[in-house]
Order: sequence, then C-alpha cells, then structure tokens
Amino acid sequence: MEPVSVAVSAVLPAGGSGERLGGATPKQFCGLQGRPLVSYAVRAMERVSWISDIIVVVSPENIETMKSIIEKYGHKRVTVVKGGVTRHRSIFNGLKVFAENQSSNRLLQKPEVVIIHDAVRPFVEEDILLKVVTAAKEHGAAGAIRPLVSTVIASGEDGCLDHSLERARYRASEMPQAFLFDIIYQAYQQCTDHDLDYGTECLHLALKYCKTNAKLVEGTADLWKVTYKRDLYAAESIIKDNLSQQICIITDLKEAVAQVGFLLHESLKSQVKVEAISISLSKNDSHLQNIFSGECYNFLCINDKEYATEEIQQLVDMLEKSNIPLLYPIVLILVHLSISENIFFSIELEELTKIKKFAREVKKKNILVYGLLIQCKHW
Ligand SMILES: Nc1ccn([C@@H]2O[C@H](COP(=O)(O)OP(=O)(O)OP(=O)(O)O)[C@@H](O)[C@H]2O)c(=O)n1
Ligand SMILES: O=C(CO)[C@H](O)[C@H](O)COP(=O)(O)O
Repeated sequence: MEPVSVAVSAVLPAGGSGERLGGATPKQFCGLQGRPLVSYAVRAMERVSWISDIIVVVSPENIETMKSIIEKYGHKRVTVVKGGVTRHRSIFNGLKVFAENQSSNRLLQKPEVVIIHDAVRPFVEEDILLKVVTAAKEHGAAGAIRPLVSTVIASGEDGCLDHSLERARYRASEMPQAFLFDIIYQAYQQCTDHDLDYGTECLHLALKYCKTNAKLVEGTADLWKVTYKRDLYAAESIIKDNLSQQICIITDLKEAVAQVGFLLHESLKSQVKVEAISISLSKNDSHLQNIFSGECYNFLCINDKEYATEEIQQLVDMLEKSNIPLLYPIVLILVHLSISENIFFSIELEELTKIKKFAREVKKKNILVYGLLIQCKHW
C-alpha cells in the first residue's frame, strides 16, 4: 500500500447510549467474542501505521471503562476525550483536542487530514481509509457510501405517501469520512445549536459552512453501523468467520524448517490470510505477541526437534499470557519434520505419548492440539 504523505489522525465518536439496540450497556462496550465492540474499531485504526493519533470520545461516565479497555487490550496512540450529548457534539469535542491542544496527558499535533469513524463500525480496512484520506486531501472532504437497500419515501402530514425518491440516484452515507482538518473544524465552529443537536451528517457541515463538496467513495458492505441487536449478532458472525480465515505459520530459524514454512505460506495464501514467522520460541518475540493480540486463533508450528512438547508448551504459555480471550477454540497444529536418511522418525514414541497427554490437558482450556509427522527422506 502506498505510504500516506500527510499527517493523519482519527476521531472515533463512542459517546452514545445505544437506545435503538437496547440493554443497559451502550453497544460500543458490548462484548463480541469477549472483546468490546469499540476495541475492534480502535484496533482497526491502530493497525494502520500512518494514522498518528486516535481520539476516542466517550460519555463522562464511561471514561474509566474506556481507559481500562485501552489498558486491557494494549491499545496504543489512543487518547480518551469526554463526549457531548449528541454525536456532533462528541465529534466536535474530539476535534477541539487537536485544535486547542488541550489534552492533559499527551501532546497531540493538529493533523492535516482527520478521519471521523463511528466506533460502532468495527470492520474498517486500511484500503478504504486510504481512499477517503487521499480524496479528502484533494477535495477537502470525502466519505464512504453504499447503495440504498430500500427506497426513501416522504410521507405527508396525513401520514400518506407524499413522494418517493428515485433510488438509483441516492446513496447511503456511511463511514469512514475524512476531512482537511481546518475545513471540518471551521464548519463545526460555525454550527448552530440546531446543527449540533439534530444533524446527522458531517459531510453536510463541510458543504454548508465551507462550500466543500465531498468526494463520495464506494465502500464495502461491512462498513455498516451496529444499530440494532441483530447487528451485534451479525458482527459476531463476521468476527468468527474472519478468525477461521487466518493462520500463523511458526518455524524455528533452521533453514530447512523455515523453507517448509515458506512453501506452506505460498500455497495457502490464496485461500486464507497467512502470517509466516521464523523465530526462536524460547525468546519473548514481540512479533508473535502482536499476532496474538491481533487475535489469530490458528497456528501451524513446524519443527524438526526431538522434544516437540517443550516447543508447543512454550507456545501455549505465551498464548495464555497474552490477552487473547480463549472463548473460541485455538487450533495448534504441530508439524514434526523428520529430515534424515533414516527411515525412522526422529521423534520418539515416548514423546508422542507426551504430546497426546498434553493435548488432552489443554483441550480443557479450549486449545486443540493436533500433531502431524512428516518424513522427508530425500531432502
Ligand atoms: N452523544 C453521542 C451520541 C453518539 N455517539 C456515537 O456516534 C456513533 C454513531 O451513533 P449511533 O449509532 O446513533 O449511536 P447511539 O447514539 O449510541 O445509538 P442510538 O441512536 O440508538 O441511541 C456511535 O459510535 C455513538 O457512540 C457519540 O459519540 N456521542
Ligand atoms: O452515517 C453516518 C454519517 O453519515 C452516521 O454514522 C450517522 O449519521 C449517525 O447517525 P445516527 O447517530 O443518527 O445513527
């Protein structure tokens, strides 16, 4: 992906009460696979290296909750800001922190481009963020759109149809949106109370107060906003589906083993998201920690060592120490390569019995261990 040449930061409004979803917990703090919804959106932003600061705006009573989420999930580059009574007021509070540099704990630079993204839209990818940022740099404002699924109609005072819009000409405005910071900030400064209390569209503010016609960028279907209870179930299904679509291949530093890892990576990458790493498990590897916190649940661990149980035990220990919620089964496939001219496997029968016993034990923790022995006679 092309590097971004401007300073970019993001504001995530997360200060709502989730009335339409119902329940005591505002939707952004509802757990999906054990992790709060807001944490998915923060993580999506955090994974993008060219986003400098992430402002999460929450209601005053949820500031401590948000801070503990940041701590628990190890979020970086995040500042928590007090929200307002409406979404626009919350976003304005988030922007003010950059403009007035009023954050008490960190020095925040005013970005050239600011992304605004609802904290309840967890599936935002780098690709669409890059598109809206690039378009905002050129046009002053940009936002993701989707085709309408229903026709928009207006009712008259008598409750009967007044008129109907031609669906093909209209789009649903989604998020993310991006703006030249000065444009959106000036727009918010000029807003009336009516705008701040009843408005629902940031792009409209840029048009109304700064005469900026936003560029509209076609977004993907999973940018939708979690609004009703059914959306939580849909989001959870997507998360589960994504989890089953990624695998991490771990090899040690030995060339022959790393080579097998590389070949596997090449053959699997068209079907699933594969991360292949070559490390020494005895060291506390930060790359592996990052993969754990990215919530990868499938691991293929290749080695040619005689004592494979130690290796797998180290991996399980590291997994347990990480914050990955073990609500979803972790699959660990241990591939033992026997690279010798000898027809016998280098792994001993006793070691295999140990692995089986170990697999039975960790199954209780929702970690499924499988073993595969491969004899490579003519390496
Ligand atoms: N005072 C508010 C209201 C909303 N939001 C945020 O704006 C985003 C989109 O708003 P919406 O889906 O309307 O959230 P809620 O206001 O919480 O939902 P509802 O309208 O059903 O109460 C959410 O991330 C929400 O937390 C905010 O930061 N501050
Ligand atoms: O789609 C959007 C921007 O265009 C916003 O997410 C939407 O307007 C939020 O509005 P509401 O708080 O009324 O759900």
